[in-house]
Amino acid sequence: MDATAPNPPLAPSGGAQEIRLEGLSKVYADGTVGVAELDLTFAAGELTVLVGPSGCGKTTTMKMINRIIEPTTGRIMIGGEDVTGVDAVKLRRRIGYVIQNVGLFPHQTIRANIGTVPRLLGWDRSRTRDRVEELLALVGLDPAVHADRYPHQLSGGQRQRAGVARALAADPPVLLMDEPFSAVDPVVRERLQSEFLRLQEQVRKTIVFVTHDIEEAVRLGDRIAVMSTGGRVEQFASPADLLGRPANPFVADFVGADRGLKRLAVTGVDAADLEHPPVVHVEDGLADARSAMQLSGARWAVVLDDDEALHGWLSVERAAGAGTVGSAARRMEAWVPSDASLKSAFATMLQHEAGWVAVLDGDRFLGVLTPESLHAALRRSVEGTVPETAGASLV
Ligand SMILES: Nc1ncnc2c1ncn2[C@@H]1O[C@H](COP(=O)(O)OP(=O)(O)OP(=O)(O)O)[C@@H](O)[C@H]1O
Repeated sequence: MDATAPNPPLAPSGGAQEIRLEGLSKVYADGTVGVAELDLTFAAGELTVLVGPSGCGKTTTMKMINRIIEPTTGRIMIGGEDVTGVDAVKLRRRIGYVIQNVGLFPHQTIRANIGTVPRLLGWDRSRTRDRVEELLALVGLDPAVHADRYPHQLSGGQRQRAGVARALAADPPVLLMDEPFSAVDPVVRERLQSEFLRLQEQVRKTIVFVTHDIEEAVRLGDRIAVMSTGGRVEQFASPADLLGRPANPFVADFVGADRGLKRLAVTGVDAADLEHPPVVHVEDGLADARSAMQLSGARWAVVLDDDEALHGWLSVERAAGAGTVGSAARRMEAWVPSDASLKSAFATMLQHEAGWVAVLDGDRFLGVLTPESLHAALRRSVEGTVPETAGASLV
């Protein structure tokens, strides 16, 4: 190995690069068609998930990208460069790879594991050392505690984090992840997924992520490709589109009968969906609050404090008599930020056993969501594409 070779051209600045598969096929020696004539583009800086039933060709597709499996026909373009014929070993140093059970070298420390590719690329010791410590911190491991341990001295979740750190070590433009979180229990998995989403916000790699778990796909993916036998792409869409507008019965069946519920998680609160009950202030007199409610025919009003922050609510019943709104209002802390998902709005409503939830932009009150407006919001997100009569089956 030539440690003095310059860094390959694919990873000039570690920025993300588009991956394009053109007519990519794999026919195995026994004649099995793993993938047939696949055309697919993974946008730079996006996380694309490949999902589909067992044996549909997800892993074959992914392993053709780093040429662990050599394609039978077709081309692989990374950042506009045809990499179908380049040296596969060198190519792999420019592509991060995370697999189930991590694949860390058991007899090497975590530090040595993470430093593998930088060493192969000829980085000097201090640069590698700095990079390893930076990455450990990035994935939530304490370098002082974990760097010099061996893989068996870490928990499953910690090993998985170390695997992600190793894949990111040389700042590759592309990251391939094959069921990376499926070996850990569901609680740890969810935490790793959240951490990984945060990490991707920072590093913005082009990621191809294989899973058989549609929940995971919806949670992590910017785009999702649902595949069927032979690597056929049945639909390639954002999570919201996939759940809201399955292209055919195969996709509808794969995403599940509860796709309406799943859509709650991927549909954001929209200002147009908010309801606007009367708004009164803690300092106002109850008489004024009564007339505000009467005027709009409402049974309750939102109560804000002097700074326009949410204070609570006031029912018509409690608004009787004299005094200030503040003396009769009930406190209410069910609120979500304006960039929340409908799922978190719904969860907040349930958690507070409330019939509504306030939507705030910073401290500013924007309006409320009720079960009715939430339902309408879900329907509106697929409006125009679903027959009127099918609407009832959406949630
Ligand atoms: N080395 C091989 N020789 C022959 N056939 C193979 C080989 N590897 C995979 N296949 C076949 O190719 C098809 C696609 O396999 P692949 O592993 O890509 O599927 P997958 O979607 O990743 O499945 P899973 O979700 O079960 O991991 C399957 O029919 C599989 O049996």
